Amino acid sequence: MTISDYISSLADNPYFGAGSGIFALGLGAAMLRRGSQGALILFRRHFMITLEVPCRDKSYQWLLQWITQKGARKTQHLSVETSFHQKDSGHVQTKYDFIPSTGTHIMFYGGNWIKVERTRESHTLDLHMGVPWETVTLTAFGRDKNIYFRMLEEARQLALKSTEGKTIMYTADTNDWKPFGHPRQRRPLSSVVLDEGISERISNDCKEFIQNQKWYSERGIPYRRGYLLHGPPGCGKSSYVTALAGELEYGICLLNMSNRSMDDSRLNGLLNIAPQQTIILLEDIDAAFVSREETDEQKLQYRGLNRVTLSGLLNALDGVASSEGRIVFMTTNYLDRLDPALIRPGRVDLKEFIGHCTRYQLEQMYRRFYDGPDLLDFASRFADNVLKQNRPVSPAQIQGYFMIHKLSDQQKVLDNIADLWKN
Ligand SMILES: Nc1ncnc2c1ncn2[C@@H]1O[C@H](COP(=O)(O)OP(=O)(O)OP(=O)(O)O)[C@@H](O)[C@H]1O
Repeated sequence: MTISDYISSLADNPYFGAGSGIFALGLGAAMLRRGSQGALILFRRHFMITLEVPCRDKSYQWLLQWITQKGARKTQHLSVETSFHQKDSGHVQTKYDFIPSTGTHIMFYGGNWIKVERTRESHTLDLHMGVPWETVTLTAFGRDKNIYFRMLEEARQLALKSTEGKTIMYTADTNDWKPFGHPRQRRPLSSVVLDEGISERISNDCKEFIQNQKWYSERGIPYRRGYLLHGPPGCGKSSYVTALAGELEYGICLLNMSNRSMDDSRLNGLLNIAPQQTIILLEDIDAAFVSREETDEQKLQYRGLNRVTLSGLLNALDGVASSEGRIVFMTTNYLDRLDPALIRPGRVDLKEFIGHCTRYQLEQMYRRFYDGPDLLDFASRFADNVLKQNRPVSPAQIQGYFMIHKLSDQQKVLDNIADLWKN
């Protein structure tokens, strides 16, 4: 019996006969489905172009913002990203950014309809960021991949524009740097009033360093420069570095060294991957290690938590280099607590004391804050009155006092100077 005889005998069988029609229909449908799937795959392969952007890629956030602003603006499916921005005055502003939510969106760009699919894999984590793995897939008709180059470039430009004139602050997030809040409005360098000549000394040194890459490479010297600002709290160490970063058009990678979860390898990794064109700011550098002054109770409290060792910090600093030049600022309130090895040239090339207000600073701060015909005279009398008290005063205290008296008569500002030391 041949196979066809066998099949026709099966069809004659009353039990199989009824099912064979359905089977044939099912088979036909399956083949059609297969065929149409194949045709779709062929069509996609030859007439559509797809771009997949994973969340690890630098352009991911730019692209989402760009899609929201330019393309799928009218989409009904948005998700929100809330961020906080703290001003120097301490006022906290909340900002909501809407971006396309997970799902499918359609947008029109460059004469082409584009399908935007944002997917999130709830079971896969991006280990660097600790967030669910996400991908944006763009699908467009045609074979011209330039559409995606143009799109990514526009997204980059848009992102750059939103940070124009602003300083991006990065903080450490596990093993990576993450922008912290929204880019901050640049603070003019002149608004941080240091004693005469200090600001110019530091900023000129930095600028000279940035312009002298060739000098370093010709001599085989690692292209980096270290600065140490030391002095009492509230005298402008952090504010100065932030303002300087703005002046140089650099970002800031901020690490507070009193953070107990930092250890040698994490510190080393972070310093090595700091984004280009940023100043690395290591705050409270003395607090990095187990301090001699720590009470037994504190030592017990921190036991088991990772700590940075002096040799770990020295290694991390020595390893820091970048073709674009690496600038490291360290701050401390206690210079005497630092090991001489940490502040030797090569690790710290310029050391400046940022102290309590001098006459120069008192007058300058007064003149920046108030106005009027007798300003110079008032500024000088204000400085006299403060210095007469023979008590150290920080610029932060002066700033606070001026804020209280921002609308006061200037004579009143001079008469109430004792208030500077209240609280
Ligand atoms: N020299 C200064 N000129 C103008 N404002 C200043 C100056 N110093 C401090 N301030 C103001 O005082 C506040 C605190 O300053 P900042 O945090 O920069 O001080 P700091 O020296 O870094 O203190 P700490 O050692 O506690 O970190 C800021 O709001 C800043 O604007």
